Amino acid sequence: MSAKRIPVMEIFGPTIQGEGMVIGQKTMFVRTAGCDYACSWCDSAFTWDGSGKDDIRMLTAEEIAAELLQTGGAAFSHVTISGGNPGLLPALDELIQLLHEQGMEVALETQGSRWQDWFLQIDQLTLSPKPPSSGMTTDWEKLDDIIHKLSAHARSFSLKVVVFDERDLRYAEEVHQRYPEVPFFLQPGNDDLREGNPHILLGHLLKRYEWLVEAVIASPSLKNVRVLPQLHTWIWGNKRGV
Ligand SMILES: C[S@@+](CC[C@H](N)C(=O)[O-])C[C@H]1O[C@@H](n2cnc3c(N)ncnc32)[C@H](O)[C@@H]1O
Ligand SMILES: Nc1nc2[nH]cc(C(=O)O)c2c(=O)[nH]1
Ligand code: SF4
Ligand SMILES: [Mg+2]
Repeated sequence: MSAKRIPVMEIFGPTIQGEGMVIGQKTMFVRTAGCDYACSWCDSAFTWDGSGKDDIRMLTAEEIAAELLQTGGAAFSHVTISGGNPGLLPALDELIQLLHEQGMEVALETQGSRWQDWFLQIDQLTLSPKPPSSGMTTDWEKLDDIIHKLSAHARSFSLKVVVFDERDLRYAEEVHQRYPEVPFFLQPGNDDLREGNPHILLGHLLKRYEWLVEAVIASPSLKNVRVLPQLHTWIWGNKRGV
């Protein structure tokens, strides 16, 4: 293998995947730096807003795999790549191949703004297009193209839309109606990223989850969908690296 380098923000775990199609799965995380979006409510803004720039390391696939083993020991068989937007990084192909050679499953989180050929190697790919409250605009042609390619190759992937308000809910309906065959997840937005006490945050997040469940129940167009919380925030609150 060559020595392509990947901007890594943090490597942590084992923990559980707290969101989406593999919720509850024991996994390690690799969080890459850099994003082509700047969501108003991003819970990982340190990956792109400059506040975490001193923590960014340019690592090879071999170095990342070694650190995963050093951090997680022999106690895992699943790795989730998130960010930032890991979909910006062509060099991830080597990491995905190496992890597969080591017998790992590899999941990935992206907003679906860019295609990479290595998307076809990911075992569980989550596409999370952004609703109006984020301040971002969806490039529907890009998303169409990504979903078309993944479907044509019969890949295991899903859509996950974060919902903060009624307008976001209408957006989620639009996404689901556009791609009715794609497994669809809704997740309430965490609008209190500064609360340091997990118990206080939990009461608030529970209310946000109840609100979203009621809203989905009432929506005639959201039928074959799943509503999930961010489970890790129920345990660890806004703590980083869990
Ligand atoms: C930090 S992002 C990184 C991956 C990729 N950039 C993306 O947005 O899909 C991982 C997931 O966290 C979600 N997320 C970010 N901030 C959030 C918040 N305040 N509340 C709920 N979910 C949030 C994103 O929508 C995305 O599904
Ligand atoms: N436990 C845990 N689950 C997660 N699911 C998605 C995460 C992310 O930030 O991408 C995340 C995270 O940071 N931690
Ligand atoms: S796309 Fe993801 S990482 Fe980028 S700003 Fe939005 S939530 Fe944060
Ligand atoms: Mg997160």
